[in-house]
This record gives sequence, C-alpha cells and structure tokens, in this order.
Amino acid sequence: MINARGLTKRYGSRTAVDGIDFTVEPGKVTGFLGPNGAGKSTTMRMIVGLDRPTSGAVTINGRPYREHSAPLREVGVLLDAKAVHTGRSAYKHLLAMGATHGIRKERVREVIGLTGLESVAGKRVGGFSLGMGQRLGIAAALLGDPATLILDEPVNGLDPEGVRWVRTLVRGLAAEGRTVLLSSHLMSEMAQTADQLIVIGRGRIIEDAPVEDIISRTNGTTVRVRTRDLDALTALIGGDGVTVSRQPAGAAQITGATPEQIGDAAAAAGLPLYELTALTGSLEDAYMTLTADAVEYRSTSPEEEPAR
Ligand SMILES: Nc1ncnc2c1ncn2[C@@H]1O[C@H](COP(=O)(O)OP(=O)(O)OP(=O)(O)O)[C@@H](O)[C@H]1O
Repeated sequence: MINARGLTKRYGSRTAVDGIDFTVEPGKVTGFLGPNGAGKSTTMRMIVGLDRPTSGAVTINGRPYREHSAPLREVGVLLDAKAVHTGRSAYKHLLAMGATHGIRKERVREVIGLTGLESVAGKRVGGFSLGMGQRLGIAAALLGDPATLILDEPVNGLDPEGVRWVRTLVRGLAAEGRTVLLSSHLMSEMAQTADQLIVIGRGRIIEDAPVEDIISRTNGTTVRVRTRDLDALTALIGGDGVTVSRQPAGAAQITGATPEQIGDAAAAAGLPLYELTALTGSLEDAYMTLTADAVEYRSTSPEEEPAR
C-alpha cells in the first residue's frame, strides 16, 4: 500500500506536485496518468526517496522508502530504464544489484527467465535495444520479489508481444495481492491493464476512481438498441432528457436512459429487443476531456493557428 498525504514538491517558484493525497491499494493495478509535465515522475521519485518532498509525506507499507531496511525486497522500481549504462552483462548487473540484499544466483536466473532475457543475459547492457533495456529494468524491479511495484512507462519501446507480456505480468502480480502503480501515455493499453486510475494535471489530482467509473462518468453512456418497433420503444422510454437518434436497420442510439431502464421497459411491454449495448466511449476520450485544462504543451491544428 502506498499512501501520500499533502505531498508537495516545488522547484524554485515552480510547483511540480501540489499537495496531493492518494492511496494505492494492494491487489489492483493502479494507473497513473497525466499530460507531460503533470508531475507523475516527480511523484514516483518522491515515493522511492529519490526526491525529497517540500512538504507532506508518502509511505510504502506504513514507512517512507528510506526507512525500509531492505528496499529491493519491499518495492520494485522501474523509473528510467535508459539510466543503466554499463559494460556489465545483464546477468552480472542483476547479480551485483541482488548482492546488496543477499539475493542469490537462482533468483537472478529466475527473473532473467521471467523477462525473456535468457538469450542476451551474457551480453553487455550498454548495447541493449530500448525494448531489452525495458525488460532488464523490469527484471531488476522483480529481483527482490517485492510486494509493491512502481513502474514508470514500462511498455515504452516494447513491441506488441512485449506490451502484451507486461500487461499479463502486471495483472498477474496484482492478482497475487501485490500493489502495482504504473504510468503510461498509451490510453488503450492503460484501459486494458489498470483497475484504478489516478489522473494528475498541473501537480493536482483530477480523478482517482475505477477505470470504468471514470470512462462512464466522463463520457456519459449512449445505448445502442435494435428492435422491430422503434416508435413503440420511443414511446415507452421517451421523456425529459432522453434522446433517440435513429440509425439504419431498426437500430437507434439512445442517451439519457440506462440499458436497465430500456430493457425493463421493453420487457414489461412485451417488445423484443434484438440488441442492447452500452457504448461508453474510450479511455482516451475521457482522458482528453479530463485533462483539457491541464495540458501545457498543446499542438494546434491548422485551422486553430493564428492568422499571420
Ligand atoms: N529537477 C527539476 N528541476 C526543475 N523542475 C523540474 C525538475 N524535475 C521536474 N521539474 C518540473 O516539474 C514538473 C513536473 O515534471 P514531471 O517530470 O514530474 O512530469 P511528468 O508528469 O512525469 O511528465 P512526462 O509525462 O513528460 O514524463 C514539470 O514542469 C517539470 O519541468
């Protein structure tokens, strides 16, 4: 469990993280989202003691990171996979890391296997591709078999097979009861991987809720229906705030009524429905709406460009 209270970081006059409170719970994948410069990395760095909060505090399983006597066994961290520039082999690099915590060769071999690095384990890390570097970073995070994992952009640079592998891995780690905090700019990936989302913008929390709640609350729900008598259905459910927009082949999209209300009304009237689908839009749609005011570096489309 990660717990932040009033967590604040200022760099000179710039407030990178502005008094945030949040809890990351075990047994779930929690996604950490926000535009560039929102404060995600700064927050993650404070969680693992690489940056000192200006005020407030953050603990992992009740203690600040630095107060854990064997941090690798408590928290696995992937912050900047590119940071490993070494002439050592992947195997030796992991062995050296593990040595500080009494982690043995067997475990090093295990994480090499788990991350698919067997064929390159004897090669110099300095020559690794971005994807191999990410896998090595994840192997290092898993080394101490920690109960908490903090992974900043773990799928960055991975091919589709690698992206799917990370998804399965982190879901499996959460299912084992671990605490997983994960950042990514890939919304479709986040939608498939995370249970809970914390969305941050300009150093403040914009949302902290289950993924499905954020999507349905932000986008609203449209219900697609198909029936043989759309007029009858419209008469049954029509009313204040309900709109029915007709589509070909007896289909319609309805806003302002839930699938339950539509299904119950149709069933009570004996009107068969051939389709009843809740369309909630994508996480990307919700994210764009939520962070519209928090984006610092926005590209303008040609029609928005000021006239010269
Ligand atoms: N060492 C530093 N010195 C001064 N300002 C910093 C420092 N580190 C971060 N900042 C500033 O703090 C703010 C938050 O940065 P941070 O890297 O935490 O954002 P982020 O959400 O991780 O962004 P990205 O998605 O681009 O990685 C930014 O405005 C950044 O310029």
